[in-house]
Amino acid sequence: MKGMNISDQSLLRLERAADELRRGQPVVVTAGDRALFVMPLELATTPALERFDTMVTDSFVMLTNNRALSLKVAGEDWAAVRLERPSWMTAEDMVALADPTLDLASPLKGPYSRINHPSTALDEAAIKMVKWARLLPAVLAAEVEAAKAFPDQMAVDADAVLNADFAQALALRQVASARVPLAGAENTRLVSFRPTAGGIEHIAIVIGEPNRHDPVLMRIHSECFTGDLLGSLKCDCGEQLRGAIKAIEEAGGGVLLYLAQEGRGIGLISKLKAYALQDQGYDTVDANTRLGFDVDERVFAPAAEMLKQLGFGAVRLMTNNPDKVAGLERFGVTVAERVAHKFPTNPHNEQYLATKKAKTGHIL
Ligand SMILES: Nc1nc2c(ncn2[C@@H]2O[C@H](COP(=O)(O)OP(=O)(O)OP(=O)(O)O)[C@@H](O)[C@H]2O)c(=O)[nH]1
Ligand SMILES: [Zn+2]
Repeated sequence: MKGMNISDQSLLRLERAADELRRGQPVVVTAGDRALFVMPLELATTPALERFDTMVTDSFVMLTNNRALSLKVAGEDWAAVRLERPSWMTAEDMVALADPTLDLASPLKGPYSRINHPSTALDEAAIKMVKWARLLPAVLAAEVEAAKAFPDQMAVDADAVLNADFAQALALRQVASARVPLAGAENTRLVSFRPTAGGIEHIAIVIGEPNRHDPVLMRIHSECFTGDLLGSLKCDCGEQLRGAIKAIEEAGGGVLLYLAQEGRGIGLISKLKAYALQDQGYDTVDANTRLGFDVDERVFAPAAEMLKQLGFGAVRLMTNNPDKVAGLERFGVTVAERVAHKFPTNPHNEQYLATKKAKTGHIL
């Protein structure tokens, strides 16, 4: 598996860099003797820009191809697109460039000129770093020499960033396990997993006493604060969560992995931005891409690793999403069967589910 020998030290630096980015502070991403000095556009402020400009020169803006497409500045199919930073561009303009939910309030300025620069691993790592920090994938950046000292800035290695999902999955360890009787599934145990270097935690919900010989009935459920906790009618998550617990209990046992991958991996705040775009008429897929994200930012390496550590090699996976089957198999889990996991629609989620069927290959 890629990233297997990335050390805890690299992951620790990544988590620290993500913390800096979440505070709007710049970090340095390095690849050999080259480096990028980057800060998240979403958090640009006038004082932050002033400070940025005292530290580096010749800065530019970098977006994902998806965001560039929606701004009509994409050219070739480059993963990251660099734009010139015009002299009139304020911090507010930068935030608006990153965040399409502001389009109506502050119509975009322009024109923007694309820099002729096919994206490199360094560019992709810089974008990945802000995604890792659960921010919109757009940065202000400047090329610097890797040897240049920025004593206050966290530096991370591009390869470590690009392999971080896998490395962090492999670093997951069980840290607590306790009996938590659930309504309708009283013989239930919650097992928590945390990466050794810190970072996002996931929970396995083990119901009954599943045997390790036959494929285990299981569900991978990605966190949905709105659906799971608040009972939002915009999606089917709450019903799928409770439905899975019920089905596993009725089958005599199994596992539900509750993964901290809110909003298909974009985070709660960005998901709410996606919802704001949906209020303007965009569907769940277009909302994600207008924000600059991929349609689905999840990887299922953590799920595969948790199953392995729990002693399950083969599963009967409750899902309507063929990507989840492929995502698990990619990491060595045998999916013996896909078990459909459908629930009746309501007027608020009908369109959401229709889009899943039409655009993301869900079998509904
Ligand atoms: N970005 C984004 N995420 C959403 C939206 N609606 C729901 N989600 C998230 O999508 C995830 C739901 O995924 P799952 O329940 O695993 O569903 P799935 O991948 O569609 O596949 P199934 O296994 O068939 O349910 C949760 O993390 C939700 O927060 C949306 O409109 N935009
Ligand atoms: Zn949901």
